[in-house]
Formats: sequence, C-alpha cells, structure tokens
Amino acid sequence: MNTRSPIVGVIVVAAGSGTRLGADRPKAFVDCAGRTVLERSLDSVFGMQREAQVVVVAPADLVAEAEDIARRAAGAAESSISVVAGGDTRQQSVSNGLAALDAGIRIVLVHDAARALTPAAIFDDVVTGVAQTASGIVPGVPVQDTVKRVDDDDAVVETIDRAELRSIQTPQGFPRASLAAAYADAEIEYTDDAALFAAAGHPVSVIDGDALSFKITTPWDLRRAEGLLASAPASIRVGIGTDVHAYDDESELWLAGLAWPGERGLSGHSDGDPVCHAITDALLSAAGLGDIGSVFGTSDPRFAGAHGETFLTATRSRLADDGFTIGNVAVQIMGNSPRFAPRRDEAEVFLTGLLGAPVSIAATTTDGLGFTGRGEGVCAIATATVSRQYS
Ligand SMILES: Nc1ccn([C@@H]2O[C@H](COP(=O)(O)OP(=O)(O)OP(=O)(O)O)[C@@H](O)[C@H]2O)c(=O)n1
Ligand SMILES: C[C@](O)(CO)[C@H](O)COP(=O)(O)O
Repeated sequence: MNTRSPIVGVIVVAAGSGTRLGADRPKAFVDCAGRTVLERSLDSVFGMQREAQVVVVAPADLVAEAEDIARRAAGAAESSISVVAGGDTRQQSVSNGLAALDAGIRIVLVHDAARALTPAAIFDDVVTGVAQTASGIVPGVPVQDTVKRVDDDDAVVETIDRAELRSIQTPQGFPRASLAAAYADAEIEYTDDAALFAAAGHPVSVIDGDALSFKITTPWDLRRAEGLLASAPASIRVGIGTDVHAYDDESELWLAGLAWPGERGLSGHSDGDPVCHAITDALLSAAGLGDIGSVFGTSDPRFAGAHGETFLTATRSRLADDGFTIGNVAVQIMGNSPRFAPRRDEAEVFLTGLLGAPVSIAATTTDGLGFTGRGEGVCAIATATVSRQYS
C-alpha cells in the first residue's frame, strides 16, 4: 500500500449557478446522459495516473449532495476527497478550495466541473508540465474561426492573427505556494486562474488541450455532451473474486443462492455461500468499487445469516448507480460436496434473474489435492464483465 500523502491537489469548482444553461438547478448538478455533470468531471479526475487530493467546491446548499456524488465518483479513493462551500464568484470559489488543501500539496490544478468530458490524460499532462517548469500550465486549443476586433458600433477595426491565439481550458496547473500568494494578493476579478497568476508576475505556458474539454455553458453544449456520450463505445471492464468457506456440520448449506437440505453446511458470518460472495467481489472489482468487505463489512450485524441474494441485489443496484451494466458472470466451484451438476440449471437461472445478466457455473473436485481435496471447505472463483457508456 502506498502510504505517502499526495503532492498534487485538484480543486474542482462546481459552485456556479449556470445562468446561461438556464436549468432548474446549478449546472454541475444537472443530468448529463444519466449522471450529473459533476460526477462526469470527477470520473476524469479519478482517472489520473497520479494520486491526488481532490477538493470539490459546491454551492453552500448543495454540499451534502456534492458529498454523495464525490463519494460515488471516488470509490476506493474516498478518503482523498472533500467538499467545501463556494463563493459568489469563481475566484472566491477557487480561493475557498485552496484553503482546504492539505499542507503537503505542492502542485495545484484548478478545474471547471463544467468541462465534464475532459480526458484524464490532460490532468496528468498539466501536472507533468508544472513539475518540469515550476510555472503555470494551461491547456489550450487553436481558435477555429477568423477573429475580428470591433468598436462600440460593431464596425470591424481589425482582423486578428488567430495563429497566435488559443482558446484556454481547464485544468490549469500551478506551483501551490505561488498560486496561493497570487490569490492572497489579487485585488480584481480575473476570468481564469492563469490570468491571476500571470498578473502576479509568474510565467504561464500553454500545452495542447482537447476538443472534449469544451465547457458546458449553454443548452446546446449540454446536448453536444449528451450526443458524444451516446455515440461513444461502451468501455468493458473485467473483475475477479474468490471466496472460501470451511465445512461446518452445525450449519445449513447455502450455495449459489440455493438451500441444500441434507448436505454438509459451510460456516460464515452470513450464510457462508462462497459462490454469491465471489460474484459480489467480481462485480465490485470490475466496477472499481472495492470489495464485499469494504462495501458491506465483514461483521456487520445486519448481515448476520444474510443470504447471497442480499449482497447480489445490493451490488447490482450499487453498480447501476454508477452507470454500470453487468455483462456476464462465470463461476468455478472447487469442492468435494455437494454434487453440483444436478442443480446447475436451477442455480444459473436463479442468479441470472437476480443480476439481469447471464451467470454460468462450473464445478470440480481437486482430485484430493489441497484444502478442497482434503474436504476442509469449498472455494469459488468468479469473473464478471461490466460495461459503462464512456466515462
Ligand atoms: N461562484 C462561482 C461561479 C462559477 N464557479 C464554477 O466555475 C466554472 C466555470 O464557470 P461558468 O461556466 O461560468 O459557470 P457558471 O458561473 O455556473 O455559469 P453562468 O456564467 O452561465 O452562470 C463552473 O464549473 C462553475 O461551477 C464556481 O465554482 N463558483
Ligand atoms: C476558467 C475558464 O474556463 C477558462 O476558459 C473560463 O474563463 C471560466 O469560465 P467563464 O465563462 O469565463 O466564467
């Protein structure tokens, strides 16, 4: 386990009202193809190669909702994320985010939640740029249209050489100490963090941005984002899970979600069903959502004696909350008893119904070898695929 604290902090500003979008709630909390704009932005942040402390800045009355979204997006990285209330301007919101960074943070990225489809690689590129140059680094893309300067009456004054122009995006990255000092000294409002940083006398360079990093500002932008998400290929992920339970003559046997009267039982805090537990682990692992212990606990009294069905139903809905669809599940059982083949179809139909996706189960003995061969218990290994449209 990596126990070092991160040196990169990412502030995701999501406290704006989204006036130009004109939705019935602040922009970051608006639905974008089944998930909020904020959650989609955080998916990119958590797609970074480097570990980072993440601070979300939300409208004061939506901090609790932002915390739920942040926890879902963070998954296993939950401890690295926090939410603070924003201010009346973007600059004030960034300032509130800066105040929440841990002492060890050396490089700060500031990102608009509104740039919900920004590829994760851009975050890493910006961090690398700051680390190598100790200056401000901002992603930008060439300006596509001819640009003209006009006077108060809209008469054209000049055509500007667009070759020297860039449309600037986020995340914008900076050495933490210089950015914090620049913020503390700022006396006027700037439209972006790089302008504030440059006004304090620091150099800023532009690196290649990405067309996907466009800012969702108007209803048309939201439709564009939803169209892109709908047409993107679904990404498929594979997960694996293993579980073992020891035989216990005092317990009833529950295996693959079925009761097996008259067969030797398996011990466990819940019903000791290694098939359902291995499937739960495989599904959570495929979705990057932890494992049965981290999600349900290993000794929670609510799950004492609980049947596998409880875990599988809750896991399916946890995955659905995160936009995942289950593709299929395959399980291998290893053990001397019970003889599984006579009830294979029954078990597969039951579990397929619970998960809404095909479940296939194979069973084998281990020819007298190992703990299963010695008749000490039953082992199940499961694999699962899940898919999610874009991230
Ligand atoms: N007081 C504010 C204003 C803006 N932002 C954030 O800054 C980013 C860029 O701002 P913009 O797109 O202009 O968002 P809004 O201010 O919400 O939009 P509008 O100007 O249309 O009201 C957004 O992610 C927005 O949530 C913020 O955190 N706090
Ligand atoms: C920071 C920014 O996204 C850079 O392009 C932009 O300046 C903020 O958006 P706004 O519409 O200017 O508030």
